[in-house]
Amino acid sequence: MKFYPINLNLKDKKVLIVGAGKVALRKFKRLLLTEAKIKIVSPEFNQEFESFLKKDSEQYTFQKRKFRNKDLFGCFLVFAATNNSELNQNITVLARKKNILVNTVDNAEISDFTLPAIVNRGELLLTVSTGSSLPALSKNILDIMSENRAKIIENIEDDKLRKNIWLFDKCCEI
Ligand SMILES: C[C@@]1(CC(=O)O)C2=NC(=C\c3[nH]c(c(CCC(=O)O)c3CC(=O)O)Cc3[nH]c(c(CC(=O)O)c3CCC(=O)O)/C=C3\N/C(=C\2)[C@@H](CCC(=O)O)[C@]3(C)CC(=O)O)/[C@H]1CCC(=O)O
Ligand SMILES: NC(=O)c1ccc[n+]([C@@H]2O[C@H](COP(=O)([O-])OP(=O)(O)OC[C@H]3O[C@@H](n4cnc5c(N)ncnc54)[C@H](O)[C@@H]3O)[C@@H](O)[C@H]2O)c1
Repeated sequence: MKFYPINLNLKDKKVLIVGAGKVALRKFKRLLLTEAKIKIVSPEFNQEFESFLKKDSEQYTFQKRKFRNKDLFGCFLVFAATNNSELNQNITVLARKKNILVNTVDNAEISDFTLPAIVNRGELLLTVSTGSSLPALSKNILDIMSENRAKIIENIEDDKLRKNIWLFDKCCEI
């Protein structure tokens, strides 16, 4: 196992995302589910950020400019999520020197952590990782699991077992 699974409490922790493209947006949306203080630095923002750019929020700030070394100050986590591989690598080296955990979106080998695919219902969290070897497969596995759920349940002949599964669904709705 290359990566150690861990669930982080990000309450009031400073998290920096460098870059605001499609991949950064995905990291951002997942961070919004936590209580992290998020800062995003990027000269260009993907248009899906627009609705967030319009709103004032205590949870996030956006800086429309290039990355500067001092952006790392006080950070607990960093996402190097630009389309410039060399820059992502430089950010990784700088963050590591400051003991900040870093996810390098285009290079799992130098990342301190990777993100799994998730299904989240309340406090229930299902995650799938492939140790970064087949990233697109992680999401696929979860999709197939949920698509197949209905069919699997229909085919369970044991009434008691089927009821227990519905009970599980009820818990997931909380
Ligand atoms: C699960 C998910 C979580 C998330 O990112 O939030 C995630 N990738 C997702 C989507 C996705 N990934 C890719 C595509 C385009 C696919 C296509 O269509 O071709 C799409 C779809 C899209 O982008 O729409 C391709 C890809 N991904 C990575 C590379 C390597 C590189 O760039 O060098 C390449 C390009 C090379 C390749 O294909 O191999 C790298 C990583 N991706 C990881 C996670 C980490 C390992 C996880 C694991 O251990 O399995 C890791 C190491 C980095 C990290 O931790 O970030 C998320 C699903 C979220 C959801 O929607 O639920
Ligand atoms: N981790 C994953 O799941 C995954 C999936 C697909 C692709 N990738 C890789 O992730 C990288 C990013 O992909 P994307 O689709 O988000 O790219 P993108 O082109 O949509 O976005 C790149 C962002 O980086 C920003 N940027 C560029 N220079 C910068 C600088 N000096 N300072 C701050 N921000 C800067 C740009 O303004 C832009 O917002 C690519 O290298 C791609 O290969 C990773």
